[in-house]
Amino acid sequence: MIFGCVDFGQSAKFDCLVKLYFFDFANTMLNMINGLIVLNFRSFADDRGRFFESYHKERYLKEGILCDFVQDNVSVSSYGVIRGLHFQSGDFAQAKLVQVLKGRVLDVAVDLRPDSPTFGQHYSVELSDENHLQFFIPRGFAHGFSVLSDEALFHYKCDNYYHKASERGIIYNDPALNIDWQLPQGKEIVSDKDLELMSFESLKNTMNF
Ligand SMILES: Cc1cn([C@H]2C[C@H](O)[C@@H](COP(=O)(O)OP(=O)(O)O[C@H]3O[C@@H](C)C(=O)[C@@H](O)[C@H]3O)O2)c(=O)[nH]c1=O
Repeated sequence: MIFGCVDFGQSAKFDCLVKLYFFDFANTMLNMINGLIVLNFRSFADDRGRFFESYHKERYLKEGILCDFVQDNVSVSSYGVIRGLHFQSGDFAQAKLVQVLKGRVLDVAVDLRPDSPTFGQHYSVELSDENHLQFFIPRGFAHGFSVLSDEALFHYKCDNYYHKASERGIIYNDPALNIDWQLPQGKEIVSDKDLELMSFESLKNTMNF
């Protein structure tokens, strides 16, 4: 349930009209970055299990998520896995609507919009099959998550197709970003590809967003 809109903003560069919401979860109200939306929606439980609508175009458009989603992805990961921090550059930039279908993750978005007052800052939110939160990340952000449960089934919608040549990223443990992935040291499982991602400082110098 969405409690109320407190701010509107429009990013010409990334052409997503965005809103900032108050929720009944205290942590989602802190340090929120303009453009990010955490959606808390209704789940119906009965003897058989649970039901929820995971996407409803008309309603999401009304809430300011003006994206035409063209690709859905699913990843399965075990405890300790960190995927990220990823984004696609230029014309292949992607907005993402992410959620956890099974398990628990810490989801992180880093603001890479050069003109943003929160450029270089990140926002983290726990997404799980218990809280049913969805997280909308507009174009212009790097995205990643860490897996806090034994296994996580992660689902996301993208408003632009995967384009290998446009893949970019920042190393997950970048000292300037200083992200707390909420994993004990040494438990992180990171792909070889992600271990080679550049630092935030190098990315800023390339300006290759
Ligand atoms: C992302 C993606 C990957 N692939 C392929 C490429 C590769 O062989 C295999 C695994 O790809 P990756 O290692 O890049 O998967 P992964 O590390 O899960 O990448 C994802 O991470 C999260 C954090 C994001 O935000 C996503 O946008 C995406 O970058 O799947 C596709 O075919 N389509 C896609 O859209």
